[in-house]
Amino acid sequence: MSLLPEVAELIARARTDLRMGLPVVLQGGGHGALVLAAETLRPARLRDLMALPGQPVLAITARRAETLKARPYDGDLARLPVPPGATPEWVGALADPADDLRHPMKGPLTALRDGSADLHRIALKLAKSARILPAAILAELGDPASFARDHNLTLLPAVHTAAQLDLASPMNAVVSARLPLAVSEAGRLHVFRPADGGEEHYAVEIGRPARDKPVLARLHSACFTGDVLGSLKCDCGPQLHGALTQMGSEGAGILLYLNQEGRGIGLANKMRAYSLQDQGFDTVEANHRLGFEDDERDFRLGAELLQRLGFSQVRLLTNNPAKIAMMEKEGVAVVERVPLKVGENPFNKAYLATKAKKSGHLL
Ligand SMILES: Nc1nc2c(ncn2[C@@H]2O[C@H](COP(=O)(O)OP(=O)(O)OP(=O)(O)O)[C@@H](O)[C@H]2O)c(=O)[nH]1
Ligand SMILES: [Zn+2]
Repeated sequence: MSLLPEVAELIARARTDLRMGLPVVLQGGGHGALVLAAETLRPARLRDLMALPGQPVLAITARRAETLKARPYDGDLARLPVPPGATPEWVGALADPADDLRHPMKGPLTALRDGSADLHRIALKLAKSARILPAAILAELGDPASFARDHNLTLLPAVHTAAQLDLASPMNAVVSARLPLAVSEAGRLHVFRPADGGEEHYAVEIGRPARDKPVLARLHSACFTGDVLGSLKCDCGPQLHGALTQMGSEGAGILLYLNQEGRGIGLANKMRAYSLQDQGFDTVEANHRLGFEDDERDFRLGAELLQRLGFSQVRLLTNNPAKIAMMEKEGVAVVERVPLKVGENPFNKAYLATKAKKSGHLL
């Protein structure tokens, strides 16, 4: 029946629910769980969740568990029992590292060893894709389908949801129009909308690059602070304008503007990371303390957009070897790496050095 939502559509709904503090229900084989995001937890909802039979569990990523000195027995995550009488502040302090230095002693925290972590893993992936803190409370449900129906909540089939979350979403070309730019009057902007309801991405085409030859290309990840505000904490603004300028002077190029703000963690989380950087942590450590990997971006997206636009060979403007590797893996030949060393200043010197040292960026 085509009028029923598909799994990708249910996930899009669930992202919105979690961002707003509404629970969602996961249905596994013979069991299920009510899921509430830690970041958007409201006192009344925590109280009602605590009144359900069984002890709820706070799921955090292994990265966050490391900071909290909790054992991630499940490998990539840890499940912490929520003690009776736990408050939203208790949950917040475990999910959000903002006050870690002021209140370092949150434990001892004993993680669960027994039982399955499958639903918890899905809950954390959902939270990441909703661009909120990767931490969620789960309460077991005997009959998840009835619970979801009775409470008018989004019901997600666990196995299909897990599989869907790992897929790169198909992209729909929405529109393209002429856009004269300072770097070239022959500019054109293409808008792509992912079928999974995620953020739109853009391609800026300069001139009419031949589709059967290597094109000068840049995969630029959105950086509101650098691109728009001229932040000195990173090199994004100068890289964006440097790439466009080079394309303008060569007369041809393609710049993908990917809405993967903050290396895929979203602007709010990036600002949390900045606040940790002010406490002395570097860009990688800050991501880890928040519970994220160094880089949460999916570069399959860039390859897919290039192919959709008809390109299969690029001269890639980048210093990031991971971008090159992903292009090659996804079938876009990188015939040349074109270095993009611009915009170093006293405020971003340490940031760029950390990327070179810890993330393998080329100097
Ligand atoms: N999480 C996090 N993201 C950051 C930080 N500083 C900048 N970013 C984000 O990092 C991304 C920069 O991406 P790119 O310009 O593609 O840089 P890159 O991966 O270093 O690769 P190249 O520039 O191609 O060498 C943007 O999404 C920024 O918002 C930070 O301290 N923490
Ligand atoms: Zn930036």
